[in-house]
Amino acid sequence: MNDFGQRLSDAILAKKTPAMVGIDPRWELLPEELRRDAVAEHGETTKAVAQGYQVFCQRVLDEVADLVPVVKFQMAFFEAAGAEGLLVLSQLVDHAHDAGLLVVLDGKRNDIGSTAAAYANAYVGSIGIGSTTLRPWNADALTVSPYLGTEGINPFVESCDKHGTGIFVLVRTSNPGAGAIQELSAEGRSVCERVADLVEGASASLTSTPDGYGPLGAVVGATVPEQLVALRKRMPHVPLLIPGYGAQGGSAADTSAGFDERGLGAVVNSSRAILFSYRLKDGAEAPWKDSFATAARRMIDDLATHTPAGRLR
Ligand SMILES: O=c1ccn([C@@H]2O[C@H](COP(=O)(O)O)[C@@H](O)[C@H]2O)c(=O)[nH]1
Repeated sequence: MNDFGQRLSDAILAKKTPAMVGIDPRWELLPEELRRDAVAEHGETTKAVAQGYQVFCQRVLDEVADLVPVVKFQMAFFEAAGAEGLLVLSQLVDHAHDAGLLVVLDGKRNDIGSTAAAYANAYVGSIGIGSTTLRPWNADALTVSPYLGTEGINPFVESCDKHGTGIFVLVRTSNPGAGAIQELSAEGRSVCERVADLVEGASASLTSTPDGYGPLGAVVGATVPEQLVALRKRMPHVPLLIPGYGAQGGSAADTSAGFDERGLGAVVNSSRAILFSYRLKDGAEAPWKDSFATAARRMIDDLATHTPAGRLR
């Protein structure tokens, strides 16, 4: 039995919040002292960037680990620091797990079936070397693009089933241009509705846990609250990952329809608004230590006040 949906619900219940902290480090926004130290040690290299990310993100994880159930690493920023960046990402995944956090890797992966299987093995599954089974990235869940259709998604479902892990399929993303493709309609259903039906069917068939949510989740943006209402109804067995809160303009109230009456069924991500709240509007820097916990607490209170997540308390 794949209990990822239940593990997510249990983690939300344990921390009494559906807040997800997004780990999206950006070199130019790191605290000046961290950048100075990293360049002093490694020069102007990707190694310096990776070291800055390691120190910064480790501090973020340590500050928020007792507050939130789950973190989401945006792989793009680590990939941008080359091989050193990926090494740091892998160490941070372990650090997050050691701190008791669930880990979602935001890689938006997919390909033809046989290659999708390699992605699935890498991120939410395993590879075998002789008699040893290795979990290369050891994520609890991965974001997945649905663009290649069902045979691109099935390998992830198989890996998730074997390892008790999950995926979040992009159903209706938060970016302004998303509607131009995801809301195109044919034969009475939009693209995002078709993807939603696919995810709901597969997740429902794998759901046998008391909370009612299966291992296959969906990404639906806080920036499209009307679609969120409709897609939540369309996918009753699907845990939602809701980005777009905070820096992209989505409010807590905009995420409200994502939750069930218990305050379960969704996690709400915030990346920049938590990581860079010490950056003042004029570009100056306020003290950065403890700013992550302060910003996370603000988000947690906001969600508790304006959504059914308040019932978790
Ligand atoms: O539809 C989507 C899917 C993924 N994202 C990712 O979430 C974070 C959002 O960051 P903020 O700083 O809170 O805006 C980022 O990693 C995106 O790549 C998304 O925004 N929308």
